[in-house]
Amino acid sequence: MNLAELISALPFYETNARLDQIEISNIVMDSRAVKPGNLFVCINGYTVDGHDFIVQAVQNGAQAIIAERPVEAEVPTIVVPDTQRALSMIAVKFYHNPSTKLPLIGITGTNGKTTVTYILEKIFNEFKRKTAVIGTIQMKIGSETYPVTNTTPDALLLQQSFKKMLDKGVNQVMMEVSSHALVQGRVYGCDYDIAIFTNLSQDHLDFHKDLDDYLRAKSLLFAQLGNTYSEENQKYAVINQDDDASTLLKSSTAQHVITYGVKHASQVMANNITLGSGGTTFQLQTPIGEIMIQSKLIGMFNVYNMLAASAAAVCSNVPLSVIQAALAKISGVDGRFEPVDAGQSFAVIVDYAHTPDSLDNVLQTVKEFAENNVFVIVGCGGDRDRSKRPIMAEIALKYADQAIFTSDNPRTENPQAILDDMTNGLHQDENYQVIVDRKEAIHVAVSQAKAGDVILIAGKGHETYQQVGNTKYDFDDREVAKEAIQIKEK
Ligand SMILES: CC(=O)N[C@H]1[C@@H](OP(=O)(O)OP(=O)(O)OC[C@H]2O[C@@H](n3ccc(=O)[nH]c3=O)[C@H](O)[C@@H]2O)O[C@H](CO)[C@@H](O)[C@@H]1O[C@H](C)C(=O)N[C@@H](C)C(=O)N[C@H](CCC(=O)O)C(=O)O
Ligand SMILES: Nc1ncnc2c1ncn2[C@@H]1O[C@H](COP(=O)(O)OP(=O)(O)OP(=O)(O)O)[C@@H](O)[C@H]1O
Ligand SMILES: N[C@H](CCC[C@H](N)C(=O)O)C(=O)O
Ligand SMILES: [Mg+2]
Repeated sequence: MNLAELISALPFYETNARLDQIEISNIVMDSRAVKPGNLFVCINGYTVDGHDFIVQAVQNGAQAIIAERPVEAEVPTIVVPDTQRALSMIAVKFYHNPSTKLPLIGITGTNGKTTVTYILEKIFNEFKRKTAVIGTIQMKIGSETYPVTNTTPDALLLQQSFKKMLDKGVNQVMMEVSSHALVQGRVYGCDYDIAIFTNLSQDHLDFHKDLDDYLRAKSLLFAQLGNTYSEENQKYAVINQDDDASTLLKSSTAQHVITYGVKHASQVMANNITLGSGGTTFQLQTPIGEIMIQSKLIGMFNVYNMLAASAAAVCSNVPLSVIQAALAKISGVDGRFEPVDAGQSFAVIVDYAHTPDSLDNVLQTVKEFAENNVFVIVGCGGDRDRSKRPIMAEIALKYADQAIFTSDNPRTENPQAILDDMTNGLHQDENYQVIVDRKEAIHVAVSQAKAGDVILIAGKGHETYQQVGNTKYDFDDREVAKEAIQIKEK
């Protein structure tokens, strides 16, 4: 694309060159990935400053540079007040504003985002749409999958992915929108048709100043939802009425609000709920009618996830019979309350609970169905919110008969120091052990379990690695648990 045309997306900038003579082959924000003819955008990040890599970008063939301050370079430079914002705007322009041509649902909230995207995928597949999903586990376009670094990609990758989805005939997209992405402007310029809020509880207090600051970040998704009214293209905010944050989020948008809930009167509700160890049933009440739901998804938290997805589906004109058929078919989401069955007489469940609220929810569910003792194996991530560590340990002890505290991606922290943060406030006589090595922790629990017990292995879910320092080692809770069961059963 011609650089002058591309830059017309930005009203005010300073430059030292004529831009209409320059053709840009691609936009890049990483100097190491620059190819001849690219436009390099300098982002001042949390670790390093992209402005320090201009020489490398030019050596690799950068044709022009966008920076936040006057810089020395052998190629034309363009100075803008905020490169992160400019990046989103030019990415939207470069890929021809693809999200305006795609029905797009964004999901934010502390817990349940991944689960809701997968429930929606099932519903829209049942509705014969070609779907794409962007989130924590992977990016999925139809049946093709792509690995991801972040739950919500940066603006460049995101706009490029939307374009690819359009080219592949996708006509429904569901994506997780993390609070980090909202603060960093990764989703600026995304034309969401529906924004869903799942819930708010403590997490990421390493990144956000406090819970109010975290909520303000979440509210940006609703504040950014469609700025004009259009009767052909209505926008909806789908909000959990049972969560205290609902008041602020509802007032953050000028668009239609659809509420869902169980406790407070809402437009989409679950009535006559029965929660079983093999599944869940409830009467789904919506503005377009009622229908009985039967699902293999387990736990009250999954009733909320199903309500969020059903409300969004109703806003997308999906008939209730289609929602019913799809919810009946979902067997579960990778690494979310996933049973490990190697023929043993006790249950092993792998789950991605890594926040106080999710651990509380999942343990409450396990406790309700356990015939015998409950074991929990849990740790807390390194280089992440330290204040959640003692709270998660307390929650583990509140429900479990036997807790084993262990490592979960210690990253650059000392694993023992993370475990000390978890256990320092606990009384000595409580039923817990500290086993730093996660594999050993799983083997110990499996070796001690008796018939009818349940072992919950929390925190890593679908992850297939353990990150120690900056290295990711192969590690899969499900594989390790299977191995331990096989040794025990020999
Ligand atoms: C704290 C944080 O959010 N960091 C994100 C941020 O990285 P950063 O600011 O550290 O980047 P940086 O390394 O300082 O680099 C700054 C700039 O210099 C460039 N650079 C860098 C090196 C070089 O040699 N040349 C060069 O040009 C980089 O490409 C970049 O443009 O921008 C990167 C690109 O968008 C993200 O991948 C990265 O996410 C990291 C990997 C991360 O762990 N983020 C987590 C906290 C996160 O975002 N999590 C949420 C989910 C949370 C949840 O809900 O559970 C998510 O959406 O993933
Ligand atoms: N609606 C919910 N409310 C509370 N806890 C939930 C809910 N849904 C799922 N959980 C719990 O949270 C864990 C993570 O769920 P999920 O991956 O769907 O959330 P997420 O919001 O995508 O998380 P992340 O921010 O890490 O991407 C699950 O394994 C389960 O224990
Ligand atoms: N998106 C979350 C995932 C946490 C998963 C848990 N296993 C951990 O490493 O803390 C994060 O990066 O904070
Ligand atoms: Mg997720």
